[in-house]
Amino acid sequence: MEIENYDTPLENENNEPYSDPSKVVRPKSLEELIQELHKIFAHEKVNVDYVQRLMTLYISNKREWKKYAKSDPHRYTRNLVDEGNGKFNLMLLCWGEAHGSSIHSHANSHCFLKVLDGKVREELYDWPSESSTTEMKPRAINEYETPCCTYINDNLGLHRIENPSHSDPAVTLHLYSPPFSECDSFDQRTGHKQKCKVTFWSKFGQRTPFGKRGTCQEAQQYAENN
Ligand SMILES: N[C@@H](CS(=O)O)C(=O)O
Ligand SMILES: [Fe+2]
Repeated sequence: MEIENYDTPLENENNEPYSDPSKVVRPKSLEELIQELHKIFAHEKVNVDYVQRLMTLYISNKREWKKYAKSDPHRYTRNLVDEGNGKFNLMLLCWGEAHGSSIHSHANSHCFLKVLDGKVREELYDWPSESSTTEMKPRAINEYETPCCTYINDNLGLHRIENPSHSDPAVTLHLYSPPFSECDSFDQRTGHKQKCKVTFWSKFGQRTPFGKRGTCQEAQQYAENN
């Protein structure tokens, strides 16, 4: 699948139903948003601006997403909402007060982040050189709140996200295409990177099996039953 920016002309612009962001229709519900995303990502070419606009237009409704919003007091959680026919992963991230991610890349995927509740702060970074031993300093800092949807990929740089509030949680909706299970995580003081596996705290509203009892077999059965 090829993903391109809006300023790259599409080969078949006249026949392409998902090419003009000004034509996006507001999805009436999370379910409708997901249906639209399925249609868009079934195409060979996907327009980043179109997806970003569609996600921006969705009006966050807690009643629709609260079953996915499984949080943890100690760190942010990743909760799988939809597997996008293998083309994308859609997930809800719950950020407790002052929770944040480390500086990370996105495994050559496209990453859309929409705020559903609260606010998040994003620090953007350039990739450090392979031999770096110096502290990484953000090149920009942004704050987002609903209905905003932002976008990043590895060509645009690295980022970390945090919930800047010490009193309110935050919830974000992330779409990654293609889906990934591993990314690079960076040590801010040195710029050194290491591979980091990313896992789900819950899938489709059910807490993911983990710990001693979370054997592969159980995980497999869980996947088959859900
Ligand atoms: N990309 C991060 C969340 S964020 O900090 O953008 C993740 O998937 O866990
Ligand atoms: Fe990220």
